[in-house]
Amino acid sequence: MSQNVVAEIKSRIGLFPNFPKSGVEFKDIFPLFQSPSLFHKVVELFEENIKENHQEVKIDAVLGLDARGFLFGPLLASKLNTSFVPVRKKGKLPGHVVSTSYALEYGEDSIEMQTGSLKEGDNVVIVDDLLATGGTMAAACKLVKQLKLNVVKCLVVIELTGLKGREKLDGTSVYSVIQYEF
Ligand SMILES: O=P(O)(O)OC[C@H]1O[C@H](OP(=O)(O)OP(=O)(O)O)[C@H](O)[C@@H]1O
Ligand SMILES: Nc1ncnc2[nH]cnc12
Repeated sequence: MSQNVVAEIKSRIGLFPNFPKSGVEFKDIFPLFQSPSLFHKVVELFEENIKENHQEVKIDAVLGLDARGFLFGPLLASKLNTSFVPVRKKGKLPGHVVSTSYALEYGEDSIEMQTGSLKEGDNVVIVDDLLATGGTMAAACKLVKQLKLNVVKCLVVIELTGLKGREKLDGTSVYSVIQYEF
């Protein structure tokens, strides 16, 4: 897909200085959903990247991260004809779950995933809207490793390259559609 499409997607991202706190520029993906064709193009770019780089691998599930990863994950799973599994913030999923904690700027949080739908050795991709410090994605990778699953790719719409989130992911392959420094 052309660079023009990527530029068009970028033009739809809202930029809000000093939200939710001073010094942060919030990247708002929701305007993308006002253009159904651009939203579909984002998911098609994810699909294309997987097909081009991991042709030989059967993807057993798309994992989506709470909350904005849920917007892209189910459509990607449908395009790949595979299942969607949510990774949620703690206390939201019933039944047997695995969990892992991760550091926030102040304190820590946990994410959880239901067990049962996936088995050891299954191949998964993890989807979220944005990679910043990489703390959330690294926690998801940790969770996946606890279940002895194989992370084929981390997919995000936006990467804040200056925060070096990739470095937290132990070499796991990352694809981002658009990039900002911060
Ligand atoms: O790379 P990191 O520094 O971990 O930041 C990225 C995470 O932060 C945002 O989620 P947030 O925790 O704000 O939750 P939300 O999607 O529920 O708004 C974003 O959607 C990513 O999941
Ligand atoms: N700058 C940012 N904009 C939107 N979501 C984020 N999550 C972490 N950093 C963010």
